[in-house]
Amino acid sequence: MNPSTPDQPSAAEHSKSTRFATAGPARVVVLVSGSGTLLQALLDETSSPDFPVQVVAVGADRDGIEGLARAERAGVPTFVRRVKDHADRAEWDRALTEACAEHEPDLVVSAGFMKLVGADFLARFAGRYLNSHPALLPSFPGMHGVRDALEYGVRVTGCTLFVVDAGVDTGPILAQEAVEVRPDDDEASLHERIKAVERRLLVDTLEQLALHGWTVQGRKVSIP
Ligand SMILES: Nc1nc2c(c(=O)[nH]1)N[C@@H](CN(C=O)c1ccc(C(=O)N[C@@H](CCC(=O)O)C(=O)O)cc1)CN2
Ligand SMILES: NCC(=O)N[C@@H]1O[C@H](COP(=O)([O-])[O-])[C@@H](O)[C@H]1O
Repeated sequence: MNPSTPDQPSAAEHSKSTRFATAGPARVVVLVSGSGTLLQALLDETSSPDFPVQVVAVGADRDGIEGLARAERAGVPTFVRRVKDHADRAEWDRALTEACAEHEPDLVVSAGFMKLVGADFLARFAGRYLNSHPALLPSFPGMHGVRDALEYGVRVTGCTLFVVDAGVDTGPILAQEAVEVRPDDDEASLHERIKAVERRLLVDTLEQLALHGWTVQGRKVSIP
């Protein structure tokens, strides 16, 4: 099998449909590794009492990042779990899982979180762990989605919000939006235009998930 192709779900996995719903405002833990402008878009919306999503904690894999400072300024609890403080990757994964679970989230959202999570995390938050990626998946997965799209020479790229599975950026897609690549774009200018779209897509989609719930069946995610 081509190793870059995700395993196809079995017939049993395909027919299994799991429905998710939140009781009251959706409790969301956001994971970050950097500047956290996507997080800020969510914090700005969730400061309104009418918005049906609440950021209950922000977690990171490193200290000293602006994403954590944004959470602190907003009065949101933070936690840091660094891989190097744990015996191995599996122990780190369990520690990250427990740190998120303490906040009893309905959803965990990676917004610029640059670590792959493992089996424990995925088992605990199956169907409830989302990632925002700066490319139109399944094109340009991984850590350099913007650079890879530019180098390939595509004329249109964009962003994808998806339910994370065990692959790298292979999970069922919730929402996507296209962004034009301009002839004079460099990585920074293109990424900034993508992020402007990404922030709105994240906020709007989380609102819909919180209001209506969602169902995951095989590769399909639907919001009724
Ligand atoms: N199991 C999964 N975990 C995560 C996914 C996913 O699809 N499956 N998406 C990410 C975010 N992501 C891109 O969208 C991504 C993050 C990190 C990596 C990666 O190779 N990271 C290296 C470390 C790099 C570093 O620390 O600078 C690693 O994890 O060792 C690839 C893709 C959220 N998690
Ligand atoms: N593979 C993961 C990845 O590339 N994530 C990307 O990091 C940026 C975070 O921006 P921010 O720190 O300004 O919110 C976003 O574009 C997000 O999609």
